[in-house]
Amino acid sequence: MTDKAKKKREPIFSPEDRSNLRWLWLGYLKKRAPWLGAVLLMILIQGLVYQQFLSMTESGLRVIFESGEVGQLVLVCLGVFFLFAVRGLMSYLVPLVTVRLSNEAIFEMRRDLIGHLMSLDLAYFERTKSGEIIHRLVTQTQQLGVFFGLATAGAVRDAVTVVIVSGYLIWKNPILFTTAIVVLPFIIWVMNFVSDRVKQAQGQAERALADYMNGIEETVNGMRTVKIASQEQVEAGRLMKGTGAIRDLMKRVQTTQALVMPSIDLSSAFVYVLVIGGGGYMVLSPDFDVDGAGIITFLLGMVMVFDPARLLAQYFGALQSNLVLLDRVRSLYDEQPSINDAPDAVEDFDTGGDIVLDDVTFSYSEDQPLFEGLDMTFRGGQVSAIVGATGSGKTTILSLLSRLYDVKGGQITIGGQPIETLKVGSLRGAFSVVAQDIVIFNNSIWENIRYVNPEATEEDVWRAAEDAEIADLIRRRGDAPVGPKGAQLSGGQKQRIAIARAFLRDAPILLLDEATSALDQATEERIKAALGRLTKGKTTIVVAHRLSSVADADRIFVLEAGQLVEQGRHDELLETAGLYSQLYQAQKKGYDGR
Ligand SMILES: Nc1ncnc2c1ncn2[C@@H]1O[C@H](COP(=O)(O)OP(=O)(O)OP(=O)(O)O)[C@@H](O)[C@H]1O
Repeated sequence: MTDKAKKKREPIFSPEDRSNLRWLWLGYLKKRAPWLGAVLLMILIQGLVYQQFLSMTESGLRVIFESGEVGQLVLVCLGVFFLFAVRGLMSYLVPLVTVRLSNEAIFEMRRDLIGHLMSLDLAYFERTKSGEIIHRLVTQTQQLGVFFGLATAGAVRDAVTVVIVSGYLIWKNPILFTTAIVVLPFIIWVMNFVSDRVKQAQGQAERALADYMNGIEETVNGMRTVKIASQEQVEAGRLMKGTGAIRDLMKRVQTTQALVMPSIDLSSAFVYVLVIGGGGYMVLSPDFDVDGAGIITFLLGMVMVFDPARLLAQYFGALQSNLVLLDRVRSLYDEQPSINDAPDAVEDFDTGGDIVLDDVTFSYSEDQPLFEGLDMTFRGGQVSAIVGATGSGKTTILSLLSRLYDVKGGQITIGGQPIETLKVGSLRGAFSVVAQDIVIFNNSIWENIRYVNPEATEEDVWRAAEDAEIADLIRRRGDAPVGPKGAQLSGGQKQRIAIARAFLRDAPILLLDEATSALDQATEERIKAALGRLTKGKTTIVVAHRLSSVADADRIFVLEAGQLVEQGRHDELLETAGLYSQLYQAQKKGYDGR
């Protein structure tokens, strides 16, 4: 083997595999040890049945060949029948218990994965393909459940049968047995070869499957854009390329796994020839104390060993694929949230106090710094506005306030309290947010509003809906779901749901990110009056492109490429004739010119 080939060879159980199996055992199987013990016991009984069957068969054959008493033969037959009835009962009970255990274990594994997923930072979801997450939570866990449940119980039964029957055969005829197992090194070599190739191909197949699922999700969600741009063929081609890659990889995995069975068949044929030849010679030769019944039973025993051995070998091939799956599932835990409650985090803070950004540094990626030494103060109980060109960092500031991301330098305080010393839940509980990307669930509008405050009374929800000018639509649509991601609603209707949520949540700090950008002017005016009531006494931060909509803010901050270039009241800023004034004049000209 060349050095390169050596390097590429995957061990059958790598240290990661062992660690993953330990994780599976400690987390999900150990607590079920008594039940697993019961399954094992039943499997042992199944193995012993085979051994007893062989022993009885040998006695039965001797009755036939030698003494010839019918009564004894009947006894042997009854015994054999009883043995197989016991094995049959075990064959019923083992899967019954195993399926229950494995489904429970998979339920717990999914529950833990979901819990962990929920704890992860927003940044994780922004860099991970959703198809990968879905694939992990749905397909891979399900497959693992089946494999480590039924398939493994079957494999243990086969292993027990092989060990017990082989033990019996060794005891009966060690010379013949030793002759028979000369094929073992060949089988081990095949297993190594298969394990190596399956592991490599399965890893690639899992990645391809995740990409494929992600592609489906993107295409389905973006169907409006796909259709308008007449890109159906391109999208179909993209998905077909993905599924083609999966087909090729799975073909590679399964073709390799398919090598196992013929190798075992070939080996067994070789062994049968050896046993018939060698065993026949032993019977004929006066040097050995072996009779015909002994050899027939031995041959039967070899058949009984080879069948489970074949299945075991097949299991072994599948094990390699499943070890890859296990690794993929567990790797979700490699991801750790960085935005956590500090050990001494507090719940209470002055939610009405000033919000201060003190010398804040932040970037989404190392090579693209966004804020460096940013200082801002949003006065408690007042309305502040952030304006600036697209991409200047307005939304990012709002995200930093509620710790969707953590600052890289400096600090943010609310009422003098650094936000990282607060419990994340309490901090976020202090905000109502109307964001640009509004998340709407496939439920009724009513339920969508109630989502932010499930405890709210019916009256509260109606009031919020009235304030956000969406109550009429609720009356018209009733309980009808609004389609996936609110596909059956207009942009303005979605925005009004988001505003209704803010009314219903009624938190002390209000963040409005382009909250009314999708509304017509008449609706905007009406909602603004209601928003005016909502913002009374609350710290409000408004992000808006339309400068006329923030003219009455107590303070306006003007951002340019992550830098605070101006701040003041609308009229003050106009007087300074800086960036704000230029933007305002440009917008005014645009509107007047229309
Ligand atoms: N999740 C993210 N990951 C990486 N970069 C991001 C992310 N969100 C925003 N950015 C980048 O950070 C910069 C500031 O984005 P931000 O959304 O804060 O701007 P904005 O002023 O709110 O823009 P707009 O007015 O268009 O909403 C942009 O260059 C953007 O590309």
